[in-house]
Amino acid sequence: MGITYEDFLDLDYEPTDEDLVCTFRIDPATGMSTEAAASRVASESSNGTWAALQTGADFTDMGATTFDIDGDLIRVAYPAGLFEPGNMPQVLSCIAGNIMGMKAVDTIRLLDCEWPESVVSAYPGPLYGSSVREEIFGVTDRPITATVPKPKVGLSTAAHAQVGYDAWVGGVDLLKDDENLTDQAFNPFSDRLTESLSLRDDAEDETGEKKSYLINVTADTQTMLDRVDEVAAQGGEYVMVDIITAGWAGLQTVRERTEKHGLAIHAHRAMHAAFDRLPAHGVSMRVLAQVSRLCGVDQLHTGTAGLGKLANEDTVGINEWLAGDLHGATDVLPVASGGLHPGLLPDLLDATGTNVCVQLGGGIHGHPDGTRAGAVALRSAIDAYVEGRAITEAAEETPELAVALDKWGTETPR
Ligand SMILES: O=C(O)[C@H](O)COP(=O)(O)O
Ligand SMILES: [Mg+2]
Repeated sequence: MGITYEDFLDLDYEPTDEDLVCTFRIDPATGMSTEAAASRVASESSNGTWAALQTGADFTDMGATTFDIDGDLIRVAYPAGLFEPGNMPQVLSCIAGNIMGMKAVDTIRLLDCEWPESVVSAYPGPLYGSSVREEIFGVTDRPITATVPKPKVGLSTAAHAQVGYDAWVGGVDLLKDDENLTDQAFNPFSDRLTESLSLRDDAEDETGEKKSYLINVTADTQTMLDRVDEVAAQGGEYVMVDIITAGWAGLQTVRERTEKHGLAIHAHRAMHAAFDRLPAHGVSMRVLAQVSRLCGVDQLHTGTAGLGKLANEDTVGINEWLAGDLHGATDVLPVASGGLHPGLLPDLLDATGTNVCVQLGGGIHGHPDGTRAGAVALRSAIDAYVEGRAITEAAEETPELAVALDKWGTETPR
């Protein structure tokens, strides 16, 4: 008698401290019981397959166990030995691999993971996490702010850097590249790095504040490493990586190199919605955020608590997880971005708290009086919130904020 998939269900099993426990929501295929589908999930994601095995050789039992079924929710325990230490692609090939497409389920959603110390300790975690606020900017009491020049691609290097300068002197902390700006002919990476950091220095002299730049290094892994070295050599503090499109292996390699230079990683999550937008299927943003923290990003886009332009999951819950204990791993600074403008800030910060980075693109560059006025409006709104004042009161002293509130009010854009 070989291994059958029923061998992967044991409702009396109690997970050990060494197990990685995953919660899935499943919709079994027509004609398949929840128990059978739940067993197939544990089987296919660990050491089983569709057939009863007759291999007849000795092996180490790396089978996972479905130990809990509660309606359409199932919990699966994976032995730590199933996982190669520090290899995130291999982990995901187990817990979010073939099972996402197998016919035993119509849909399957990886909702959450409980990561044991034995798995977590093989990953670096973030170098700085939310301490970037203090360590880079010397700020403790307010959210840090960022802006993406718009149009998101097509600006010349000089124009892009000038928009950054205007935003910096208007009160923004971070210039950020957009997710699809890397090294195109209209704005080459190296020129953009040099010109932006030069204007960053000017903006620092003018304002007396620390300013920084999130330059997008996303490319094949070797090119990313070269770009990380270049950013360090030119005096940058951060690199930005499109972590989903670049892939976890590339991110892990970049994380090793940034540690050498003491650089922070800003993680853009473009394409996450291919995994998490449809609620019944895929991988939740919560799990993508967990994986990002293990791999060592310092800042991560986690949505706008439903206030901005993008469909969101549980921003607040994800942010709480990113700030919570994970066997001593550093936290991650959440980034709220996508369709924000000054009028939305009080509700946003009420939901997220102030230990965040707030990014406004259109909400700054769409200001009727231009980028610098848009940046002044953002900073004024942030400062007012932290001081416990209404932003409408601050708008009486700061005409740039009054203009922004007049234009956008508190509407949610699409
Ligand atoms: O990459 C981002 O975060 C976006 O470019 C946000 O742009 P927006 O503030 O104009 O929505
Ligand atoms: Mg963008």
